[in-house]
Amino acid sequence: MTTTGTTTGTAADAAAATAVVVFDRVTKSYGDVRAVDGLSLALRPGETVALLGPNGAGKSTTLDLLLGLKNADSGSVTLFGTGPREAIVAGRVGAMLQSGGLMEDVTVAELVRLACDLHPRRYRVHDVLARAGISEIADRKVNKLSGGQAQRVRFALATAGDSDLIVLDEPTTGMDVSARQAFWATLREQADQGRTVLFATHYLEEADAVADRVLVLHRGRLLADGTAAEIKAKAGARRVRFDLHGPIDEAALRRLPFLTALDVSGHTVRIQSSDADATVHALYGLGLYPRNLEVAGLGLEQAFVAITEAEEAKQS
Ligand SMILES: Nc1ncnc2c1ncn2[C@@H]1O[C@H](COP(=O)(O)OP(=O)(O)OP(=O)(O)O)[C@@H](O)[C@H]1O
Repeated sequence: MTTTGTTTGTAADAAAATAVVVFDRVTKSYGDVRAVDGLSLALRPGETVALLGPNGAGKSTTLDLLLGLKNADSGSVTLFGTGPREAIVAGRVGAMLQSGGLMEDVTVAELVRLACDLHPRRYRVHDVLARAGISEIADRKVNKLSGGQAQRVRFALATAGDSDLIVLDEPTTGMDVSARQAFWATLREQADQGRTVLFATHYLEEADAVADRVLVLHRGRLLADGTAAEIKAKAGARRVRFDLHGPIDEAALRRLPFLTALDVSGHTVRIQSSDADATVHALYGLGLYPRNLEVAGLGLEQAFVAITEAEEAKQS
């Protein structure tokens, strides 16, 4: 049924009604800098979503808008069908922010107890400490923690109660390898219990390993949205590596069809191509005989670079 100016009963409405988070044409500027530019997206229940983007892409601003820490200039942000503040007061959201200062002159256990006491659906302090892997430092003063330990305390504060949505801004910054692995294992448990998780990161291998869905932001706009496999496919390129005997004519190689990158090192040639079959076919057409030929897809990191660089090139 359609009424003047609004459409009701559409699949999009149904999706919005069940969505955990809805951004509808959200814009936020700081002076001349448009940090978030007409962003629309919906997060579905139970998804683990990675938010990627180069420095300054608008990731932190997006999370701040989602958490009601900043107000949009235009557009709307809805969490569980209400405004961010209502959702947070109802205990539906746990958040771990990049730079959030921790109260200093208290112990880890005291700080975690405070977070538990404030949560409408609180967990036991003992369990929260254990889950975040900080039981052993429970009696330590917060101002004596290492960077990685402070990150774990922030994670404990984000999971002090039974929230439906967990939001994390660059959560593993400062953690060593084993702390990182433990962190993602714990987060996976949280997701497996049906929670929605949204995290911003610069570690693309983490996004590849953990996320069901990847959002790529660039200059405040959504450049790509899909599974890691879909993002890699969107980048559309494959890596081709082979050896050539005899002198290598780089200029001829550069003219190969569908070539997007070329690197020659000794006898080894590495190229990226948006149609590897056609590029390799053309190699033979030049009378070249590539040896040890390998063709592989792009990793998420290379796909991310390819997508964001292509966008930069379009805009310049
Ligand atoms: N308080 C502020 N005042 C002015 N400009 C700001 C402010 N906060 C962010 N910006 C600008 O807005 C843009 C988006 O910043 P934001 O911190 O959201 O990006 P980001 O993707 O989180 O970056 P990073 O990966 O470096 O953390 C940047 O150009 C930044 O310089």
